[in-house]
Amino acid sequence: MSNHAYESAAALRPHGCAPTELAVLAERFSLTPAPGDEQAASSLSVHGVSVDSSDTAPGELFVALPGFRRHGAEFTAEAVAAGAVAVLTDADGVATVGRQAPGTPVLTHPDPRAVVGPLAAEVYHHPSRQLVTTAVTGTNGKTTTSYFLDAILTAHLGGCIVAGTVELRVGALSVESPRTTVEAPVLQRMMALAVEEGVGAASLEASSHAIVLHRLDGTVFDVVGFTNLQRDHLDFHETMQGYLDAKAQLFTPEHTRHAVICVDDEWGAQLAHRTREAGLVPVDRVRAYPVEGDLAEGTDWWVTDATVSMTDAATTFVLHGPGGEHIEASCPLPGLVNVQNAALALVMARRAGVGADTAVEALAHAHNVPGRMQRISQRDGVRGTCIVDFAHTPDAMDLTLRAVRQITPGRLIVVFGSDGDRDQGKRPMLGEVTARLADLLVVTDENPRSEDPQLIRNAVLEGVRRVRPDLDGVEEITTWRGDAVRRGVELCGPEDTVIVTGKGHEPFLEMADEFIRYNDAPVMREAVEAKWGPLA
Ligand SMILES: CC(=O)N[C@H]1[C@@H](OP(=O)(O)OP(=O)(O)OC[C@H]2O[C@@H](n3ccc(=O)[nH]c3=O)[C@H](O)[C@@H]2O)O[C@H](CO)[C@@H](O)[C@@H]1O[C@H](C)C(=O)N[C@@H](C)C(=O)N[C@H](CCC(=O)O)C(=O)O
Ligand SMILES: Nc1ncnc2c1ncn2[C@@H]1O[C@H](COP(=O)(O)OP(=O)(O)OP(=O)(O)O)[C@@H](O)[C@H]1O
Repeated sequence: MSNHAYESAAALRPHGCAPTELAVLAERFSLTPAPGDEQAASSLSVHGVSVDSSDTAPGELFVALPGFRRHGAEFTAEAVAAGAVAVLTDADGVATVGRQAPGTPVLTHPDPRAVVGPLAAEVYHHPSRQLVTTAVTGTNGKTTTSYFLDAILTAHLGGCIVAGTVELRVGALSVESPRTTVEAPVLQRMMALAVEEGVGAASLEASSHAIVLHRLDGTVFDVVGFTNLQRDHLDFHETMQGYLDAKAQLFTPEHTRHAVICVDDEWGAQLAHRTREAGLVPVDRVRAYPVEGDLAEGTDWWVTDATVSMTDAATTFVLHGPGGEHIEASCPLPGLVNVQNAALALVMARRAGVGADTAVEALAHAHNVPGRMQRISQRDGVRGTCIVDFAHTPDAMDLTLRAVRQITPGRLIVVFGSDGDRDQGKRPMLGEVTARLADLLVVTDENPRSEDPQLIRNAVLEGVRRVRPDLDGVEEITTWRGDAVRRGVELCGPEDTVIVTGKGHEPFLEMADEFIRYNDAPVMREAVEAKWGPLA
């Protein structure tokens, strides 16, 4: 999928990137021409940068990075065939590059990953300096918050690029994203294209991997935001403290001019404290969740009066800020977690220079975060509420179902399954939590991958049985996920809500090592229209 996605991202290049002399790059980033390549290197210019052979265009510098599994140097022949005119690598890569592409000028640096971000920014002429830029990090809520910011910044400046888990989007062009935060050259190119097309802002998701692997180097954001920190990615960061330390690197002057940090959990409070102590980046602390006692203590912004509306599934709240700022806002997604996302987006927008009225109005209409509490149909007396969501861990399922219960006068119907080739322990846990919180369950496949789908469903049902030994109100669909989504809609009455969880925006179903094109939203939409007639 990675190469496929990079192929689609190929279109996200500026049309007229003025050339940069290699000699200038060599001087600025302390790159050393390989012996014999001094002359060639000093006379060449490049029009772009890439770190992946499948993502290289004519006239570009191919940066052959040492990877976790392979050395990028092994792909030099492919990169040169795609048009690379020079290669930057480390000492370990030089010999391989020489063998793969004799005659192609080579430059070296002891740690090419550490320079590729600033180097790409230089080659694409520092596009971030011409945009209003925001980045959101944290374990949960990055995608949702970044889409709220997209809506707000678009209202403020007429356009915004989006780079995150769901898509890479510049203007009308949107492609599937290979990961949460793309490699630095892809990001710099997208921003250069945005500048060319007059799109004035950028809303990004920043993963901790990206921060550690220097994918964001070369960009100083106007505002970065932190949602929360929960247990995740410990295979990469080893400890929660290591995970926070990785995120903390984004809250430094090298990466941002302003920090907005949710202090609802101990990790956010620690990050805010550290950033304030360092005194290098101004910090706004945001508290979205209710606390006992003095609401303003230890924070700069706080939320009161969060109320969920049954009719339009919106959540209203009041955000209080410095100097008596009082913002009455409405977030189009249910649940307190989305109040956190919305409050963070509002404060980030204020610090990015957006007026409160513009921000509030845009946020209220930011409905369609793909696959995140995405409403396909809305309760209207005839139709029930039909939702696509991404919750795929027991904790997320718990939060999601509690939020949806608040907007459901009738029965709550959940269509769900669990992943193959991933954490097996969570399967019965997902079954158990869903059996506890929902009325009707339709158990189906998610991404079975190389596993037998029946065994995965059995594990989910084992958890369901802990709560409902006789499987009362539980159906199992063994044919195809789309059939389960249709069955969920079939069961849904006007007072009910049906939610399909686990795959969100994902455009593929991974089965028996194949990527089969499949997305829950259009299937649910079709089922809704077949049952209740065309949607507007
Ligand atoms: C741990 C990690 O981040 N690994 C990334 C790393 O892979 P790697 O070091 O193993 O690369 P490799 O396969 O050894 O290849 C070495 C070099 O050869 C290049 N190459 C490789 C193959 C080829 O055909 N041509 C080519 O030029 C690669 O671009 C790379 O530069 O460099 C690759 C190239 O950029 C990334 O694709 C790869 O991300 C992998 C796919 C990945 O799964 N990353 C995850 C962990 C990740 O980054 N996740 C975060 C957070 C997700 C979250 O928050 O949930 C994200 O931002 O998505
Ligand atoms: N602020 C939040 N706190 C806790 N959970 C949240 C929050 N926002 C969203 N969630 C839950 O996490 C799921 C993923 O949300 P979202 O995609 O916005 O987060 P993310 O950080 O981008 O995660 P991912 O990288 O997995 O996409 C949602 O379906 C919801 O269940």
